[in-house]
Amino acid sequence: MLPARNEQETVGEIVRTIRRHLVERLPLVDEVIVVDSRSCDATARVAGEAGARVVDQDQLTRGLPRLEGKGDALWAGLAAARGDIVAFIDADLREFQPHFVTGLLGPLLTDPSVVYVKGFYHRPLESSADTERDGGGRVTELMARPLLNLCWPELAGFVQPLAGEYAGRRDVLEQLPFVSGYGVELAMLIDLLETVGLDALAQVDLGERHHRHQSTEALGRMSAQILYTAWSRLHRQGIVPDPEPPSGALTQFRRGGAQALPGLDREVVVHDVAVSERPPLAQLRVVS
Ligand SMILES: O=c1ccn([C@@H]2O[C@H](COP(=O)(O)OP(=O)(O)O[C@H]3O[C@H](CO)[C@@H](O)[C@H](O)[C@H]3O)[C@@H](O)[C@H]2O)c(=O)[nH]1
Ligand SMILES: O=C(O)[C@H](O)COP(=O)(O)O
Repeated sequence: MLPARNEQETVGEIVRTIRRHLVERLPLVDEVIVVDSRSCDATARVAGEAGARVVDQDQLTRGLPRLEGKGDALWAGLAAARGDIVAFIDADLREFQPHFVTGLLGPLLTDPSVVYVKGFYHRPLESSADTERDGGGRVTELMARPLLNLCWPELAGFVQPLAGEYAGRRDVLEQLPFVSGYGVELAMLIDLLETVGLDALAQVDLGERHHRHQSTEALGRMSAQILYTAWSRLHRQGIVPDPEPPSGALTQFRRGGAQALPGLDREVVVHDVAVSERPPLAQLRVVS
């Protein structure tokens, strides 16, 4: 399953590669789902033409409170998926190879004690000027890894804790709440640690990963969502006793712009980075 928001440049090639190698040549993958996550571009059409089953985040969550971002797209996609094992692949990957899927599925198909597999890789930081070989994964290196080492040291062995490529047994994934936005991967690791234990979690080396880099400002908002998620888990574990959730307002300062403050040459930009969560799908099925 590929969550996709405005990924018309890359989603088609990923879907075609998976279909060519793992549906047509080798019948390993039963369905390739692209969750269209409120795209404004041709993502849905491109994915459909490449052979994906395209589902719409808003259609799947119709009648429920509107939540934002990737985590909600994944929850909707999981509800739509029919397989016993679900693999998640980001739709902005470049130079995508089928071993990203087979690598994630391998431990789940060969070892019944494994319930979840996380990918890891080298992450170059690529710009038009140059490439820093292992400079990518800036949120991971500057925020998520230090946070995990501090608060959840059992998870410190994950090489890429925020990786967007992972796979799990559906019955286990359906037991997990899904945090909205970019909090979803951190919450999933913490929740899996609590529900199935570290020995049921595996990681595989997928080589090298290339993707579309976001601006530092956007990564600041991503980091804030992940920190907000961490607060929710620390609160649930009783480590943070404060009953009130923190403010979700993140203040950033942007150079120039029509609203620039005189003498400061910056405008103040406030974003709401609070995350929310969808309940475990298994609970919804019981209720309905
Ligand atoms: O509202 C959204 C935002 C993103 N996406 C998709 O989610 C994937 C990953 O999003 P991206 O913005 O490319 O995230 P990264 O900058 O790559 O962030 C990294 O860190 C995030 C936080 O853990 C993870 O969610 C990502 O998978 C991981 O690659 C892409 O296919 C997006 O199109 C959605 O479906 N809906
Ligand atoms: O996983 C991360 O840390 C973020 O996606 C940022 O990745 P980048 O530094 O490779 O853009």
